[in-house]
Amino acid sequence: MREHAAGANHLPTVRSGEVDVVVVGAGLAGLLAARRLHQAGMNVVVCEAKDRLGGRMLTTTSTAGLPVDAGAAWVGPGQKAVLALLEELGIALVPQYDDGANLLHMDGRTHRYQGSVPPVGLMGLFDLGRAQYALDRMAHRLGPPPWHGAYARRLDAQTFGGWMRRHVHTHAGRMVLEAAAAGGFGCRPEALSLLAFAAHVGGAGGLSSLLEVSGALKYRIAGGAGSLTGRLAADLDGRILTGHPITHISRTDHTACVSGPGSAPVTARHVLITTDPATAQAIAHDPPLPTARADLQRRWQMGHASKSHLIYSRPWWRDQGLTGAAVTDRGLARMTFDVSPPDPDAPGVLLAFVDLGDVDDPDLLRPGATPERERRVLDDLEALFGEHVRAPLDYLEHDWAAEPWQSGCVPAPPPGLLASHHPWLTQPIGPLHWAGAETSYLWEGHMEGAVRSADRAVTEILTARQ
Ligand SMILES: Cc1cc2nc3c(=O)[nH]c(=O)nc-3n(C[C@H](O)[C@H](O)[C@H](O)COP(=O)(O)OP(=O)(O)OC[C@H]3O[C@@H](n4cnc5c(N)ncnc54)[C@H](O)[C@@H]3O)c2cc1C
Repeated sequence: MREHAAGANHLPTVRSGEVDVVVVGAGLAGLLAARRLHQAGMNVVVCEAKDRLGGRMLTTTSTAGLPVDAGAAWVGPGQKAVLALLEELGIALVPQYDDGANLLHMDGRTHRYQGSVPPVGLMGLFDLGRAQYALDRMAHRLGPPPWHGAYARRLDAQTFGGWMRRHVHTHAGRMVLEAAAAGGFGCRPEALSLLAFAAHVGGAGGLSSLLEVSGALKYRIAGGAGSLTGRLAADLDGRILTGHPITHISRTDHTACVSGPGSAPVTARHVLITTDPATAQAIAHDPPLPTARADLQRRWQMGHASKSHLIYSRPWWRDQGLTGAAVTDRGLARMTFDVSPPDPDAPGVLLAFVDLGDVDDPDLLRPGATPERERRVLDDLEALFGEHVRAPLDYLEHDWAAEPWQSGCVPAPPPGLLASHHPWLTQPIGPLHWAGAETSYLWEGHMEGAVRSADRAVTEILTARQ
């Protein structure tokens, strides 16, 4: 077991083996919940399985020293809880660069366009408009919570892919909605519950908020998303144990004892588990969890989105009047964005979302296949931006599929699970409580969902203490 550098010598309460709350997981939800509980006077310890903090908020550094977000990056104006937290901590936002033309590559041709309406022809626009209207109406009829009720059950009996086959008739319409599913869920539409997609649209305030830069992609966190989790951790002064996986929890009605390989058991009045439901499967419970909660964990799916960052001496695409945002119907790299630092003299950073769920060559999925993936990404981007892309100073990718203690990037619930099992996402079981981005019905799977889930779970624990 290693203690996180911040305050590594101050763990008297943990050594005595008893605390008020053990938080499992030092991602955004776990760190924020621990902060709030600590502020409320509770004796808290956070157990994190990995040797690093932050979970899916991971800012790495390029060889030129640039911070690059391998995980979460964007927040938007509708995400009030995370924006309030950033303000509370004095962390600034960087507006997403959006000056110029976007690119659309479809049916072998590349088109430039301004604004948010892609040049997909009249039929394509009509088809997309109709699909957007139908999805927005569907979302409007749901909840809160959106997973509850007869209409939710009807939607949950279908996949998003099945609905698209019946209601979206043009290649352009399918391409845009597939990009929304890949970006929001990291999975193929055929694997995704229609209810999950509609609830996601509703939580975001409409489909356009998910697709447009003025919506969920409006800002990035200055210094990278890791500066948020890093700041929360610094304030927790020695209460975080990294390299400390929890693999066993035994509980009575009023206390729980958590333990893991090679570490002393810790007893707590409350245990807050903040991993996604699929990752929570790795924890054995005594007595066993209720069947429905165990079933939820066993069947839960997480999608995979992989990000490749290409670093250049400057953002040369801006000289060509381009925003750096592009979407294409072919290849491995299906969507790009300019994520350069705000300083106009800083290097240029182009981000490509890589669709590893849809590869033609399974060899590309090998952990050591980075050079092959880089070559394919460069080929794809050359078709969009020209030969300038060929000579990046640096290429960075993070393989989330190989990340330990993480089942994927974003929630991708299959059909037939959410409508029947959603109460068990949050239902306390004796001293056990649940948080994490997947448990929020607004902006689930996002930083906003993680923050909301932490606030909900903290209220639950503080209320139970009264
Ligand atoms: C590639 C990618 C891009 C994304 N883009 C965005 C974006 O632009 N905007 C946005 O809002 N969101 C985005 N997200 C989603 C966002 O990162 C997550 O919703 C959020 O960070 C989840 O926080 P969390 O605390 O709920 O979970 P996590 O970050 O998953 O934290 C859970 C923690 O629990 C630990 N853990 C697991 N099992 C155990 C165990 N048994 N014992 C102890 N510890 C354990 C894990 O190691 C992890 O640190 C993205 C995610 C990825 C991966």
